[in-house]
Amino acid sequence: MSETIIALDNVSKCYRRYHRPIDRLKEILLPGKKHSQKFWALQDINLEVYQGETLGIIGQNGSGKSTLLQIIAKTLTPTTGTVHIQGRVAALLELGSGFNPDFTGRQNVFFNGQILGLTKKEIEAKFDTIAAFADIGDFLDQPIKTYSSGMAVRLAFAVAAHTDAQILIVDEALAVGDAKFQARCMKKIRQLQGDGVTLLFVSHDLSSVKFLCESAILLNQGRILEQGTPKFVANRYIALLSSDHHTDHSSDMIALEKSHKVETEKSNAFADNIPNEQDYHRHGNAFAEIKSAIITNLDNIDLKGKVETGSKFKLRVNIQGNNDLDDIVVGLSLRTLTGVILYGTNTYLLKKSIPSLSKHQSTVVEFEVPCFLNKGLYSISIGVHSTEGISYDWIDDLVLLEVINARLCDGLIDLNAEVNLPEIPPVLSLNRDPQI
Ligand SMILES: Nc1ncnc2c1ncn2[C@@H]1O[C@H](COP(=O)(O)OP(=O)(O)OP(=O)(O)O)[C@@H](O)[C@H]1O
Repeated sequence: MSETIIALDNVSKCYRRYHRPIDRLKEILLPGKKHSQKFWALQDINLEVYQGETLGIIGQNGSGKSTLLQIIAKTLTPTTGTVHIQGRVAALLELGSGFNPDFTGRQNVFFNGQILGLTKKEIEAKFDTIAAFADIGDFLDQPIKTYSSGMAVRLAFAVAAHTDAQILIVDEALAVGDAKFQARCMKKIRQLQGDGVTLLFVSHDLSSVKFLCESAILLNQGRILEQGTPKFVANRYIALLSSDHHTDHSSDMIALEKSHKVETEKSNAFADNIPNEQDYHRHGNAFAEIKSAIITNLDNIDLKGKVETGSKFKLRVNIQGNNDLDDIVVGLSLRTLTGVILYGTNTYLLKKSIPSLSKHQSTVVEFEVPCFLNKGLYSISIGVHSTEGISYDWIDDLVLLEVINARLCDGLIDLNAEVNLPEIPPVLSLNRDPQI
């Protein structure tokens, strides 16, 4: 078993709440008389996190998640209890909270990196990687106060993810970034997990928690209500939300809706052709090359990645030969943004052979796909390889698919179930006539 890297022993946090701002002033000017009420944001938290573990933290608005993370990040002291942290913590708490709004992004990378424990030299060595990850172009030399929240979070995540910290805290931040950036963050998080980084991940997106985390806790009114596998804890959270009729969960719902809206608005800008190489994992010997891939309707009209549930779409892939090839197979892998493969196929499996391709010759392969997906964002990776499986070209997450579903249902797919209320035949009186 790995060693404990975070240990909280009976941690509680009490805030003082004032009805009116004047009460705070009165308390300062006239010490002795209290004009506030105590409010326990966290109570009796006992928690151990192991090195390399990814812990999901779930809970309604106001349940104490941020307070807990701030205590672990040591930006807040608990009222009672003890906290032991081994190693350096890089925390991505409130949006760009570590940034100085008057400094440029570039200056803030140094400023923030140093707060997170790196030397100037170390930041210099990592600067290009951080800038490439954030991918905010010329804004890097503009003051942070001119940034959109999405830009600030890109830069903040880029710095936090490249500080070689042993513990990384990510609090809801990814919901603000666009879908392409979220996918890149997910990949980076997976890489950090592979490197043994301990991760605390707060999200309202339960599928991300289930996908990324090995364990989870459910906070409710400042206490740990449940602890266990992400699936178990997520189910408890759903049960809590639906059982707690008297509580107003509108803000939780608004947060979910908002994050979805941000994703979908930004996704329209997603390029339909080959994006920046640095963003995507691409491999192959380049004997053939994927030149473009777009989503169209059956009349070949570009849908800009937007497809409705229940419709059919075409994925049109343009390939160019860089050698003379007579054994080309083109395939696709449709995934959730967290990387779960939902469907994969190729021209070989679909029993369609692609005519030989000579050097500099192009061809188009169309996959016609009925869309059974539920509303959400998905990615399609595309590959070209030989019948023996030698990769000519493969691009991860080349196409972003935004599915719109007018019907409301749960889950990743919409099976379009129907419901019937059959008439129950009247109960027949039992005929006990022995002749029958
Ligand atoms: N400085 C403060 N003074 C008084 N109360 C506070 C303060 N900070 C937080 N609280 C209260 O403590 C409780 C827990 O807040 P916290 O921000 O930790 O919740 P959260 O689970 O992160 O919520 P959200 O999902 O909305 O971010 C809330 O009721 C909040 O109003």
